[in-house]
Amino acid sequence: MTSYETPTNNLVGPLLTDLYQITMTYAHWKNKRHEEHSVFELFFRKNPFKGSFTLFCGLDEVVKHLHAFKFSQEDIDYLKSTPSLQHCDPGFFDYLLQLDCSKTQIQALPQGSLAFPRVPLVIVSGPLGVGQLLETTLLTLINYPSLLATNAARMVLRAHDHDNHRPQSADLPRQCQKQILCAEFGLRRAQGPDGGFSASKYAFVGLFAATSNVKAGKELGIPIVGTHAHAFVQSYLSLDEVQELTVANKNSGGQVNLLEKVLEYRDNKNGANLGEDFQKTNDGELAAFIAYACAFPDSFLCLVDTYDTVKSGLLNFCMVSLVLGDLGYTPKGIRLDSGDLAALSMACAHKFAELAKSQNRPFFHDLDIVASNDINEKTLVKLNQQGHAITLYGIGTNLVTCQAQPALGCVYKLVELNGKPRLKLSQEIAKVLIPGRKRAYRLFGKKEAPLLDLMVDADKDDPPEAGKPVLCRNPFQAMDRVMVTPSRVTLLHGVYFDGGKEALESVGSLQENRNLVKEQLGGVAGMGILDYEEPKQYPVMVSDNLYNFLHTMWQEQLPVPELS
Ligand SMILES: Nc1ncnc2c1ncn2[C@@H]1O[C@H](COP(=O)(O)OP(=O)(O)OP(=O)(O)O)[C@@H](O)[C@H]1O
Ligand SMILES: O=P(O)(O)OC[C@H]1O[C@H](OP(=O)(O)OP(=O)(O)O)[C@H](O)[C@@H]1O
Ligand SMILES: O=C(O)c1cccnc1
Ligand SMILES: [Mg+2]
Repeated sequence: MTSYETPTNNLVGPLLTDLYQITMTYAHWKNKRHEEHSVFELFFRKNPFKGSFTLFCGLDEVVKHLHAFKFSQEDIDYLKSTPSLQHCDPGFFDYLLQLDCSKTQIQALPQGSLAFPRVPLVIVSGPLGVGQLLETTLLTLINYPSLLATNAARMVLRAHDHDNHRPQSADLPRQCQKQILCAEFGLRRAQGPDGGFSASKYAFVGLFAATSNVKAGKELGIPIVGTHAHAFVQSYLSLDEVQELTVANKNSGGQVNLLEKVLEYRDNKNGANLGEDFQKTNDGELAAFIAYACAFPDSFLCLVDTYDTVKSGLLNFCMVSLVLGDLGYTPKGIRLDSGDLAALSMACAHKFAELAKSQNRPFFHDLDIVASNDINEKTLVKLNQQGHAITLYGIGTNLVTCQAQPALGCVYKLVELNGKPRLKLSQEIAKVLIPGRKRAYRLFGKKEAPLLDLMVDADKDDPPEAGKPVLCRNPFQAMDRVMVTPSRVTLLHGVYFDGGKEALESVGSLQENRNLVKEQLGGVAGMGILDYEEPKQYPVMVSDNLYNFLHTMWQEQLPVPELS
């Protein structure tokens, strides 16, 4: 027998749900409907962040939940004791106790897929009793991961937009030309440990390069990165505190007193001629950098904004870096955590370019400039407009809390029972449900770019085929229709859980999910869908059959108002 992983968070189980799922399931059981065959769809109605795309995530934990789904005797004892359920027939609790997902199937988009409104992310088929019980748990396992991965990818896209704004100038510092990376720094600001860990995980799928979360590194294999905090700088007050510190000379092997070498630069005893500014920097900060260099001579990166970025931090960093360079080490860079990040990053990069030249130290060209401090998508756009030399963003609060839109509104709706489609009407057109069991396809055009997603009736429609024209309709607007002859067609959903038996598809590794994100975002690049300002909407359409079916059912079920 294959053993499956259990959910990452051990709060996940059949009780991690809303009471009304259990009361509805009791009513179904009581009325002998719990075994009827149901189909539920989980989807969202509107892309988050005023955007035109969403990345689907959370499927890995959904599959684990279905494999592990089982009420314990303690769960049942608790349910029996609650005022809402204590009157229930004892047979119901026997039913719950033996319940599992052996008759349930999950079809879904692959994790990391580009997803659009109304196309189901997940389709749950099987006994009504179980299908209903899964609603809230599946929503909580999908809403935040998908929102977070989308937020992450949007930030990475904005960071990369810098390529389009880069000024064309021959003497531009080398940092301005580097590929920009994003690292997730949000654990301390996240909504608790689960929010923090999930953010690290799904930000990686959403193209963040690394995380500062060590647990996520260990458990998930995500690259971990880190600099140091202000506290480290604050902990030193004077150069006396680092008088004895030595570092091995990488070339000769002998120990070298760092402070002595640094002072040779500062006081111009070695003829480097750095300038008077270097003599006026903060001593405590210089001591801290020397101490940090002793600990990390091979990966020396300093937070430079504790006192004054340009007048102190930058210069202190440069002096220690020059010494490390003399000893055979390659310093790594600086972090900016306040002030005007565009202007400061440029000032630092220009200083690096100047020293690379005047001191003949090419490593200055390759130093990283890390920027953090409340960065969000809008800040990234503004930084691009101004021009900057940041090579790595550390993003916490706005990424993990999804401050720009704190929830994705995925819903879970019954679309079919016992082979009969179910409809839900609403005054609000956006809330009208497209009834029945459907199949969804992505139709590609001549240039291999996706044209639209098409939902068809699973029973009545033939699948669309490459080279064959198909009528595609806006489900709610009669006049909005197009004839499409796709160059390629892909079926969007695969079977990821089949009653606990070996399913057809596996969710794959986070790296594979991330590769899919890269591939799918690359596939729509240049179509306007990923734009920040007024992004182009991607069409989601239905077959003629499905359109007619929706509107016939609509007319049958909605009473005609009387005019008197
Ligand atoms: N050049 C820039 N253009 C637009 N926004 C920027 C720029 N530089 C920084 N920001 C953003 O502006 C906000 C304010 O930065 P600032 O350093 O003034 O914040 P602060 O809260 O006063 O600093 P501190 O963190 O030291 O308290 C931050 O969210 C930062 O990301
Ligand atoms: O700004 P975020 O996107 O959330 O990124 C994470 C922040 O966490 C650290 O701040 P810290 O806890 O030291 O507080 P402070 O810098 O705001 O004073 C770090 O210096 C970043 O500023
Ligand atoms: O390593 C860092 O610089 C870091 C990590 C978490 C939060 N802020 C900064
Ligand atoms: Mg900070």
